[in-house]
Amino acid sequence: MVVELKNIKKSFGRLEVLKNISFSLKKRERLVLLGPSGCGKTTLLRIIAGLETFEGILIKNFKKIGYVFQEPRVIPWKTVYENLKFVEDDDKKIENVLKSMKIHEFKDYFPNKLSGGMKQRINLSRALVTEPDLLLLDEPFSSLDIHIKWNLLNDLIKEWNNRDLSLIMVTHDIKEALMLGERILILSNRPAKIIKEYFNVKALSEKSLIKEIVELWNERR
Ligand SMILES: Nc1ncnc2c1ncn2[C@@H]1O[C@H](COP(=O)(O)OP(=O)(O)OP(=O)(O)O)[C@@H](O)[C@H]1O
Repeated sequence: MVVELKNIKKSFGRLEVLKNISFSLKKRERLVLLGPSGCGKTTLLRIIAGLETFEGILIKNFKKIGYVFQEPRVIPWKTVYENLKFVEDDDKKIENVLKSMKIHEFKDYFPNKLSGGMKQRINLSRALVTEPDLLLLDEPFSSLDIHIKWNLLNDLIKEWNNRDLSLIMVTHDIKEALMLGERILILSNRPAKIIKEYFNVKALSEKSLIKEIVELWNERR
């Protein structure tokens, strides 16, 4: 087990955000938490990353976290290469990840010269270059066009194949969840709780899954 949550609860003042969240992540698993906007997904990731207080039990069995934010948090006055150098000194590791994430040819560019998809490639590379064993992804692809999203997710899965990496992505995007997840947990509207679990995601039909999830979110408003 890489991480285990038992009855995690979180409120901001009187606003109840998370209600008894329990799940665990296996080693090398790709888990997606799929929930509607504003249900508490970022809060949950921040709790796992140790950035937020909470009630309940969190068992951490990982060494290093990589965190990819919703918006590309690149440093604008540093080049692509310098953005990675900021977190990792080993040039060989930087070269390798820039190549595998397909931004090597842009390594001397400043981020503002690059598209949103390319900026997210920098973000992902920066998270991966430090060789985390747990990668947390906070809807990093939600604003991207479907073909860019598809290519990026596929490159991420290739990276995952070559690394000792477990990952948790939170998203409200059903397609994105289906592309990346091996297992999907469905969160309710706020306060978020787990209302359904899908194993063996590949065997599911996208259309029926979308219908089922939308019905779940509608009935629990
Ligand atoms: N530090 C904070 N103080 C007060 N309220 C907060 C704080 N952080 C988040 N919230 C509130 O908690 C709720 C859940 O926020 P969170 O960002 O976790 O949801 P989310 O599912 O990630 O949303 P989105 O899909 O829009 O990114 C929101 O109503 C938000 O306004």
